[in-house]
Amino acid sequence: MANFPKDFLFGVATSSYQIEGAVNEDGRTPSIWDTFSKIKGKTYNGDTGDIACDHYHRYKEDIGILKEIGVKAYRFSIAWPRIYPEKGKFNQKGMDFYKKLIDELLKNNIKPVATIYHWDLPQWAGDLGGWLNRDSIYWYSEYSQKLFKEIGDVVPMWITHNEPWCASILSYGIGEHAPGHKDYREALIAAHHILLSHGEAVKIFRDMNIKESQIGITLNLTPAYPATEKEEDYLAAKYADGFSNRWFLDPIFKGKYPVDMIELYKKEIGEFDFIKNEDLGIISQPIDFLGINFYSRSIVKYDENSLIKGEAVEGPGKKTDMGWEISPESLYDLLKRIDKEYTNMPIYITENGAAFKDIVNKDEVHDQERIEYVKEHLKYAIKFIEDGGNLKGYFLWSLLDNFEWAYGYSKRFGIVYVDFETQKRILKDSAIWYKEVINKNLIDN
Ligand SMILES: OC[C@@H]1[C@@H](O)[C@H](O)[C@@H](O)c2[nH]c(CCc3ccccc3)c[n+]21
Repeated sequence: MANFPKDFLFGVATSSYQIEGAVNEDGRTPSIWDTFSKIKGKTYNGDTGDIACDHYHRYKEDIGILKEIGVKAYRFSIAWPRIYPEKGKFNQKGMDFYKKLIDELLKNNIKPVATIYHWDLPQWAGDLGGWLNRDSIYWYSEYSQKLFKEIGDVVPMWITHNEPWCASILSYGIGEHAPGHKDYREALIAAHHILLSHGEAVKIFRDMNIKESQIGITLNLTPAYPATEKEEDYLAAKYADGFSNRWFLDPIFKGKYPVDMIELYKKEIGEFDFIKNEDLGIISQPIDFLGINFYSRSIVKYDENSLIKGEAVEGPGKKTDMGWEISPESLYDLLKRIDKEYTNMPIYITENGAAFKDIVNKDEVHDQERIEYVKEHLKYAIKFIEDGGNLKGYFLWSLLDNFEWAYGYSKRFGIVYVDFETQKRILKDSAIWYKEVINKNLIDN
């Protein structure tokens, strides 16, 4: 048996484009994901977020489920295209949806944790170059300042960005996510502007002196391990760590980009002329907490031909339906490393969870694999806390089965099953198990 600290913050997480639907309602205009998901071949089966979990209309029912499970906090994201459907034009109706959502959460004694940006950039911004345009920091500043003014006093935890790595490298470099570009110079420019917009929003947040509220950022961090003891594989792991982790951790916590990665990238992308003198000082504004999204680790072997001198090899552990290796001990390694090399400010695991093939049987879903996945990760979370680690909370991804980006509706991460034909919700065994963990504040072995 392993106990959590008394005030440990148990939550679940979702994001706007993945659950809301209602893409043309109350003044919302398209995001780059509305556009991208309609391009043939970009998403599984041509799936889009047009309807998703219809959460825009069913939010009261879904908050009722949060209450039933007993979560202390709910991490959701705000759809920028509802708030500013056109450049410079605020949409009160869009804002009113989130005010109603937050009121309903507070009525149920659930702490709202708002992510300002979870990838659904308004298409009007995309048309102006998106994150490649340095003006994006002004568009984002206007957006975040308005949110702080409208709901700053009722949202105790703000997350500026969800996973800058995905919003830049995966989206402008690898091309798997919107807008689907494949240009590494673009990817690093986008990453820089996203980080800069984070710093500007923190400055605005501080200047507004919002009481009883904290601000941070969520990074997806993937510990990288060498495939063998060969020196070249250790080098490959170092570069993989720079590619996934240090490129974002270092600017935020050390006020500089990692030199080894700058040297590596310079050959491919040329001069870093998009970095202005004052930028790193803005990016490294002190924050109140770090959000970490952890799912798996990477194992790499040296590869002369790859940009980062390495290629991933399959791990020995069991896999989830995403093909990601289940490696809970890597979460412990990661947390210890962050604590030792970067910060001992409060950390929240803002996403952790797994997709498995769920089968409905007489209105029940026996997802034992998902229970095991979460249980093992929570055990290592407790181990870190028992070492004195400043881990303050855990948000399970996700509340509902939802639109899994390029995988559409083919991958189910929810602890609540969604029948997308009928929009019926069914609590999986994992939801019942999580309810018990929260209620008892401990993990049974
Ligand atoms: O893939 C599951 C979840 C997504 O549904 C969330 O929107 C996103 O925040 C999120 N991040 C990660 C880890 C990084 C990653 C994302 C997408 C594809 C590959 C890796 C996993 N997830």
